[in-house]
Amino acid sequence: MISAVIVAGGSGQRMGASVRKQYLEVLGRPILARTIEVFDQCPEVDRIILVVPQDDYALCREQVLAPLTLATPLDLAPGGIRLRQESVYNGLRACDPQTAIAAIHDGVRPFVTAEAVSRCVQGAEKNGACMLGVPAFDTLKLTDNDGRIIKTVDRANMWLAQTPQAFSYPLIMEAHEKALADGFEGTDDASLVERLGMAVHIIEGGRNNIKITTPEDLALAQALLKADLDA
Ligand SMILES: Nc1ccn([C@@H]2O[C@H](COP(=O)(O)OP(=O)(O)OP(=O)(O)O)[C@@H](O)[C@H]2O)c(=O)n1
Ligand SMILES: C[C@](O)(CO)[C@H](O)COP(=O)(O)O
Repeated sequence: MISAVIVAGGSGQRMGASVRKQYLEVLGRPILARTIEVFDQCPEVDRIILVVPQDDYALCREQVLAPLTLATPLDLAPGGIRLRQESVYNGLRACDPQTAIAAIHDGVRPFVTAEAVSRCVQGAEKNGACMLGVPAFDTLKLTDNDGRIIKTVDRANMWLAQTPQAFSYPLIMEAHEKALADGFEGTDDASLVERLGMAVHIIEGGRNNIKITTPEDLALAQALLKADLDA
């Protein structure tokens, strides 16, 4: 069984909107609905676990899920109070124990393609851990806390991490449980698996697989979708 854990339990502070950014519309449809549809179209995905703040369950059912006709069973799980990591762990614990692979994805990355999700899941089936990303395409600078450049980082083999990040289910459960026990807070799930000494493979997710974080990203998202519709 392959489960997709779509995390949408955040507060969207950097977006600064009156509603949580995952519910904001891009060309008339909620960002989160667009993301869910991609995973629903992915033949490898058997079940979707959608992680949202528990207070949002009714809103999510009404505004996001009701207009969708999904072929994939979907369950809700409660979002983390503070950390994305907590939301992911809640989503993982809601997965069927028979889950073989868990693909963890940001609910605010609606432009991932079903094809890229499939490649990521197949990578995890082959290697135990696989994620999407894009090779660094600008020069990278390491600075001190005052913004003074310490050095230019060789960008060969440097990637910008994206999602989904897909893992053997027992492996990602072990990684989250160890991180919780150690008090380790990672900004993505692969970092929790890396600290177990496990190799994680990263493959091309495409530059359009953006995380909608700030108002600028919302404008970019509308332009990307319009360009796609006009193509
Ligand atoms: N406690 C949290 C924090 C984040 N997320 C989810 O993780 C994804 C990536 O997080 P981010 O873009 O940082 O979203 P927010 O935390 O909502 O944004 P901000 O940091 O600006 O508040 C988003 O789909 C977000 O909803 C989550 O499920 N639970
Ligand atoms: C998981 C992630 O999207 C990979 O780039 C990123 O780390 C999420 O960071 P955020 O600060 O929670 O948006």
